[in-house]
Amino acid sequence: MNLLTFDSQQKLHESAAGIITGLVQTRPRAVLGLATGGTPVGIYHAMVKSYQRGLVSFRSATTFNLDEYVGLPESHPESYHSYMRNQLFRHIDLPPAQAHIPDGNAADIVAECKRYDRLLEDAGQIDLQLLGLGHNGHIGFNEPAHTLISGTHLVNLQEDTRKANARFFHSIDKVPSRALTMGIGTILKAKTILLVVKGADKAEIVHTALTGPITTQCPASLLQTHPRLVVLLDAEAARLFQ
Ligand SMILES: N[C@@H]1[C@@H](O)[C@H](O)[C@@H](COP(=O)(O)O)O[C@@H]1O
Repeated sequence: MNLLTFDSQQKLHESAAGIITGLVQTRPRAVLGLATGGTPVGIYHAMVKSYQRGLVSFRSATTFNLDEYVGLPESHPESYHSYMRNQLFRHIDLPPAQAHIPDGNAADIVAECKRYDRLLEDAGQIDLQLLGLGHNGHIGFNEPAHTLISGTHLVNLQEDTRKANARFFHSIDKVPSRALTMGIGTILKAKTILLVVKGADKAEIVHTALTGPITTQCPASLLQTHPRLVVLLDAEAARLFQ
């Protein structure tokens, strides 16, 4: 594991964006695994800046998002489709047909999970998977559980996860209770994993996940088994590593 701590948010965002755009510069057909939530916003902003300066092109890249809410229209401002469009996709030259996000409104959820896994398989290995971290140790929407699922699947979101994401909605009642997520097996198959964690409220969980027991009760702890894990932390999240 390669763990780096940053004393400024800007440096953290630029460093994460630099890792991603550096990969795309050397490997234009890179397959990127992308995340949502508050954490990657500054990273996407820095990637857009690099693109606008002509330093990188995404026209041959392919992207796969980790997850999407179930039952939220794609056009809803808090759907992950809207998030990705607004934070990244509409500002860069990635062809829409090469940007994949699970369809949380599919009539047949099982078929949708299979379709997404087939697309992932056809694309080959994900070159770099960007990850944030949930307060309960979730990655993507893989919540703590007795068993974890390898491929794309439907999850019931835990109350804590819904509460954490309520800040993006008008109230907790509006936060969907289900989501589709890429499975742990797919995440762990990525060549490189870039885990980004920010804020004092994540200091304990990131420390537990990366130094504590490997357990399905903390899905991020499985990242300890990955041969190429890069962890970027801000000073607050890194507090317990000193
Ligand atoms: N499904 C997403 C995850 O992909 C994200 O990494 C995590 C942390 O989010 P944030 O960065 O907003 O703290 O929770 C969300 O619910």
